[in-house]
Amino acid sequence: MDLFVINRYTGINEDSEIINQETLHLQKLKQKIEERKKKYDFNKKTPEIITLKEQDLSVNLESNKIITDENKNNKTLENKNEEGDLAPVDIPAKTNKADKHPNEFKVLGNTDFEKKTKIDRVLPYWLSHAYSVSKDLQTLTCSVEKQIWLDDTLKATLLKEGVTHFFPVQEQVIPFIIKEHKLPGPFRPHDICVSAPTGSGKTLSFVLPIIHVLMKQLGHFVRALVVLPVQELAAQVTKVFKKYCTNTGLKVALLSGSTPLHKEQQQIMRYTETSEWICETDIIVCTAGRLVEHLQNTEGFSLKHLKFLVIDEADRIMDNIQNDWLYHLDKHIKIESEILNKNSHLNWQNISSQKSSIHKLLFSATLSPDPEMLEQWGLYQPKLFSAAPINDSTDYMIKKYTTPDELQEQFVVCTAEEKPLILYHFLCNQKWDKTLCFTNSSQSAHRLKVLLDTWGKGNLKVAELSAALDRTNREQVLKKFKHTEIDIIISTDALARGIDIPACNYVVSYDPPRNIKTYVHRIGRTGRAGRKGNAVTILVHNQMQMFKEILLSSGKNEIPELKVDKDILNQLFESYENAIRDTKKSINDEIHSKVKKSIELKRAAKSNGKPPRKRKQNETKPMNV
Ligand SMILES: Nc1ncnc2c1ncn2[C@@H]1O[C@H](COP(=O)(O)OP(=O)(O)OP(=O)(O)O)[C@@H](O)[C@H]1O
Repeated sequence: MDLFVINRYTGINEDSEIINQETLHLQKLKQKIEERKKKYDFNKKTPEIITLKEQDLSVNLESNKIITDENKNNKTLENKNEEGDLAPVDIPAKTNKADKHPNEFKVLGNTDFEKKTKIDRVLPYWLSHAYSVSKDLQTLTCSVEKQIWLDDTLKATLLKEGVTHFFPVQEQVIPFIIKEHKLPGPFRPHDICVSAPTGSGKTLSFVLPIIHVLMKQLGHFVRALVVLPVQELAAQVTKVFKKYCTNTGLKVALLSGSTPLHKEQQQIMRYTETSEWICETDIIVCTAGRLVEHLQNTEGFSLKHLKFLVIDEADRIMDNIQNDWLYHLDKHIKIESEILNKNSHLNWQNISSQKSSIHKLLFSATLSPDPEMLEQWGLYQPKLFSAAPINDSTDYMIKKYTTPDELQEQFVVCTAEEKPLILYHFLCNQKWDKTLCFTNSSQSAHRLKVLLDTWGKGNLKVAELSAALDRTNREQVLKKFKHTEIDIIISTDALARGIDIPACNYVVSYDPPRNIKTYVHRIGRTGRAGRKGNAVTILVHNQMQMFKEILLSSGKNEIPELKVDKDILNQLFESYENAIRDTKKSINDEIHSKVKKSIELKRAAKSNGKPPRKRKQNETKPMNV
């Protein structure tokens, strides 16, 4: 009968059973701790012997005692033990690895912590051996007229535009691209990545060679596609292309969403009885999102004759994956090339007659030499042109991005209340003109604009530039700034990248930048094309550390501090208080009129039987001052 035990409910208190289980569990835990302690004590003794054997001794001359490094460590461990019991468990014991795992086999289930050995980063050869690009825009030696590799029509346009010498990046990149397209037969041109400072002339580095190569052969195909992250940049690059396409017979189209889709379709495609759909343009400049719309909706739109694919501001485009554009583009190109290469046998004649592959050109002032990021572009035997070359031996974080030599960077430290006073002091007392001021949101840009307007009482010409404004208005603002009709533009980071604002003298970061890339692009709106520029970042005391880290992450040494006399700020305080009162009032008035308008619209929609209009994402919301 002893073999069979039947457990029955005996009416014993359930609580006591739980308590029994808990005690059992506690005992087990205590046992485990004891075992670990023993193990730890053993491990502690072993290295002591080893250390002594290795004669790693240091002599304390004063006390004439011999202290080993290990003894020192034990002392600290003992101290820790006094403070808490966890020390033996938490602190990994220093053991001789060879003794524990003689053959370096991993013992399954072993919970011992082992520090992984640090692996040295090895960059792909093309990244660690970049072509070095000079930043010096003051001593230009490459005269446009003397260059035999460039078409005369282009030279004439360059000279007409006042470009007499090439900038270093142009001097290296333009002939390289042209040469790659002279390669015979099945040889493919090397794809390229260009990382050069802001305002160093990267745009002409791809515009000129593309026109030079394409103008030799005209046809009804899209042969160059330039992708940019935002509408403004796309419009800017289109302007440059159009200028340099004069007298070449090439046509350029902008597809950025600034005009309705059907209008863009009419602009690029034409239906003919004989050839069905034909393309009216050779070069397309587009935003990534709009490109996908055309790939999916535009009848006859084909990229099967594409020779060049340019990605400007490549790092930004990858950060912001608009409509998964790279996937759609890749898919489209693959399908087209499959159709084209159908039935071709692998022989010399077929290989030679095959359409050459797309030449990819990537540009940015902040192109990270990150192999994983660059991998997704599927570059063919790429070459890197960089103003901040890196190699394996140096930390890859150092000297990641460079800024123009003509740019002077400074920072001001103040309290949050002093920020507007400092900006006003720069503008009114120091007479800073052509200033671009960055804030971190369109709301604070608007508040600051209203404040400066009220405070300046018409003496300061202030404008605001943010995503809340439509493109025509933004262009108007930039035009006025160019013609000195506006002294200061308050902007969000929407305008930080790529925009070429002529003769901008000062950049003020009213709110500090969030990362190094934003910082580099913001300050890069001044000090362009060899002109002098000043960039000042206003920091509240607790933002100092973050800003220093941002600078360090790009290998920048400390930048000088700009001191502003407190007495000067105190003198401005009274007028500031009056201005802030008026600002609050006018912003509240704005909010009320907007609310009133939206109520009226809702009522009108209701009476018409239509659903009320939804507020657009970028439409201004009520603000607190
Ligand atoms: N060789 C040259 N000589 C004189 N001016 C030039 C030359 N090349 C370019 N520029 C001018 O320099 C300015 C900056 O050029 P661009 O916009 O191409 O710079 P970028 O390197 O693309 O800058 P970002 O990185 O900010 O986009 C433009 O106004 C352009 O007209």
